Amino acid sequence: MKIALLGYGRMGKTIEEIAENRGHEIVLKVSDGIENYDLTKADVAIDFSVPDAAFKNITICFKAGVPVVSGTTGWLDDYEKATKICSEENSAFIYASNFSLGVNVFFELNRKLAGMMQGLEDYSIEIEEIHHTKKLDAPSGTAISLAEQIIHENKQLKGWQLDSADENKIPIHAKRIKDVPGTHVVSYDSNIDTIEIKHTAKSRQGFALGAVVAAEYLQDKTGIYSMKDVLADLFKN
Ligand SMILES: NC(=O)C1=CN([C@@H]2O[C@H](COP(=O)(O)OP(=O)(O)OC[C@H]3O[C@@H](n4cnc5c(N)ncnc54)[C@H](OP(=O)(O)O)[C@@H]3O)[C@@H](O)[C@H]2O)C=CC1
Ligand SMILES: O=C(O)C1=N[C@H](C(=O)O)C[C@H](O)C1
Repeated sequence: MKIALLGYGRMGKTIEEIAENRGHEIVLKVSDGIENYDLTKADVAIDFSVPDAAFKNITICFKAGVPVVSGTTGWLDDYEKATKICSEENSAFIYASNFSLGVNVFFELNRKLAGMMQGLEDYSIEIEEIHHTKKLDAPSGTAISLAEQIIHENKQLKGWQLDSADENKIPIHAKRIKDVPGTHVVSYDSNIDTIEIKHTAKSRQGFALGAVVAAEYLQDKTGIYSMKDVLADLFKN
């Protein structure tokens, strides 16, 4: 598979290493300031760039008929527009706030736990995310996904907010500590006890592997997919 990398920073470089180890070739690297790039050699594009650039680069790929895997966070106000352009151009797209296979298992645990806890009014929920100090967005895309999954299960909750003091909104606490790849904790606290689930990434390898596996899944398809589709395909046997 010939891959275009949209963004060649910490994630772009980790994806390059994993993709090459799986026998793929990087045919294009797009960084800040690179315009009018040539996508003709690419079978698929993998976008791990910056919030301000993601939508533009993703839609350039759709218009060139190149499927896109995107992991960039902080641009999702434009997600519906992107999927509309993808459909109009008969292209293919997977977005995930977190491509790690472990986090996608953690998402399932989170949904299940939220369903079990939704009638138990003595517990208050909060989410904590910890990332490296170079991260541009807060809260993390993964923390937002966790909050949306809980809200879907618990209709009493009216949304999420950074450090919220409103009992109807899930407070998300974002901490920035040097070199932390990504840690997420969901906790339910009462006067009697605390229940916590936690995912700790030890490096960026898991995010990058998941993105390459998603690209392998997407390369010959059209349509909009999610990591649930990728995982179902991976574990179908
Ligand atoms: N979904 C997931 O599983 C994960 C998502 N992420 C997300 O991925 C994104 C990238 O993370 P990370 O690699 O750590 O960030 P980096 O800052 O290390 O890399 C960002 C890259 O984007 C490039 N860039 C800037 N402007 C443009 C542009 N206009 N077009 C193309 N590329 C551009 C930068 O180029 P330059 O160096 O020239 O400025 C840099 O190479 C973030 O949004 C992060 O939240 C991260 C890990 C996992
Ligand atoms: O910026 C990062 O590094 C990460 N970003 C993603 C997010 O915002 O959730 C995923 C991962 O936690 C690392």
